[in-house]
Amino acid sequence: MSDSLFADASRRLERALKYVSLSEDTIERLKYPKSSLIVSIPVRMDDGSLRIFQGYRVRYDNTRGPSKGGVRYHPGVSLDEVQSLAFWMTFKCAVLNLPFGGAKGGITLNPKELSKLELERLSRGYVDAIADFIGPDVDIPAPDVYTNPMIMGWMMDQYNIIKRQLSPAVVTGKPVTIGGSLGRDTATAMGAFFVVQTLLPKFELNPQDTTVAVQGFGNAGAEIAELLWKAGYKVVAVSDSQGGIYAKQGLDIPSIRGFKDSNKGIKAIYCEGSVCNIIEHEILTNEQLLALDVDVLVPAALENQITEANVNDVKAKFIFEVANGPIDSAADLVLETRGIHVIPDILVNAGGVTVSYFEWVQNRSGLYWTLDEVNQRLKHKMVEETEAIWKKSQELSVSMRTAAYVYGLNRLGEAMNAKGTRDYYING
Ligand SMILES: NC(=O)c1ccc[n+]([C@@H]2O[C@H](COP(=O)([O-])OP(=O)(O)OC[C@H]3O[C@@H](n4cnc5c(N)ncnc54)[C@H](OP(=O)(O)O)[C@@H]3O)[C@@H](O)[C@H]2O)c1
Ligand SMILES: N[C@@H](CCC(=O)O)C(=O)O
Repeated sequence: MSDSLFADASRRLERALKYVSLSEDTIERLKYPKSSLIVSIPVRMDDGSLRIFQGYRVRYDNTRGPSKGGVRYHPGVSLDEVQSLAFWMTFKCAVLNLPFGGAKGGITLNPKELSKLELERLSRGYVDAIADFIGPDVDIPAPDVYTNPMIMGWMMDQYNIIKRQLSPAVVTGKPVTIGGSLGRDTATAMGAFFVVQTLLPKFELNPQDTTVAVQGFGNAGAEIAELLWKAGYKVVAVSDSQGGIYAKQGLDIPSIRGFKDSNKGIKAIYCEGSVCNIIEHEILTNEQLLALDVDVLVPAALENQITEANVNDVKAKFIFEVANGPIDSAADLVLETRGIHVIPDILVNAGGVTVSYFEWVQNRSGLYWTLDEVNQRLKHKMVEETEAIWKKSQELSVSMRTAAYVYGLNRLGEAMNAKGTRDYYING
């Protein structure tokens, strides 16, 4: 892929535009992020030295409500990546009909190299730098790759210290004990599971006859692997950043999670651990996992995993995008031509932000829901929007991705129209 991630992400919009009737003004506004902030974060390291980290927060659009989106800590974080992720958040929130716009944040670093105290100083420093850019009615951060509830707790606390007030709703994905929602930790995977369970029966696929490979074994990947395993799907391969394992007869996901939690990589566990030989298995690279002959492929790690370079190796019949942007736009067209069903990120992984919305609602009302209430509401939303997008894709004879963008575009267009022309910007 020669151009930027954002240019590539925008192509999905262009493909959907011919199926909607939006004004030129609306289309023009949707092509650009509302505002982007680049910050330098000085952090005192444990050895006494000072390191400066680069951080970002992009608010893509706030027409439908305060902007919403996670914060990523990863060496690959750049303005281009954060902007693309904020763009996807805008459409994701519109597709799920949440009263939010889209945003994203990130810091360029490998968090595995920092101590817990260094990470805390970094997270608090990031909030110091973006405090005037966020707020419960303005822009609300949450977890993403290599961030977690502990980091969200620090971020909320730092914001409250700066503003001298208690505002739990400024950040979602917090620990439950300080205002987090029950079910937020499993929400991304649970939402994806409801999408799988709604769509696969339409193709007469039963769990016991369906093989699955999952790339990425973190918050989203490990949980969706376990939910599918529990429902009887044959999860034959899983991987993390170091590589993966494959077993034709299916893997025991809970025991792999147990080993992974003891801080070893999936590959290391299976070739070095004491249970190395309980099942026959093969060690895989991530490239090999993506090319496995399985029914369902679940990319749940990073973007641009399937591109023009490897798209012809893909043999899965269905791809459920739990990660944001795992397929580039050129590969998307090839998959469509080959009849491979791609179920898009802006629908599949929307369970996370949906329960973030529930958390924000609970924080603001002061009334907290049971786990069962959270999951029932999540199921209702995911099934409703999946059915609607499925119907739209059938009506228009387009991919699920284009149908999802059509849905999101219509909701964004309606909201922009309802707010008026905003010509005063032009007239001064
Ligand atoms: N968390 C959410 O609420 C949420 C919601 C919606 C969408 N998402 C999206 O879901 C994806 C995963 O996020 P997450 O929250 O699950 O992150 P996470 O908990 O930090 O887990 C990331 C996983 O991906 C693995 N990984 C990293 N680089 C990889 C590579 N090059 N190849 C294969 N695996 C790799 C990591 O491996 P190691 O364990 O070895 O580090 C880890 O297992 C991201 O695209 C994120 O934007 C997340
Ligand atoms: N980072 C997640 C969750 C965002 C949120 O909960 O605000 C996503 O990509 O959807």
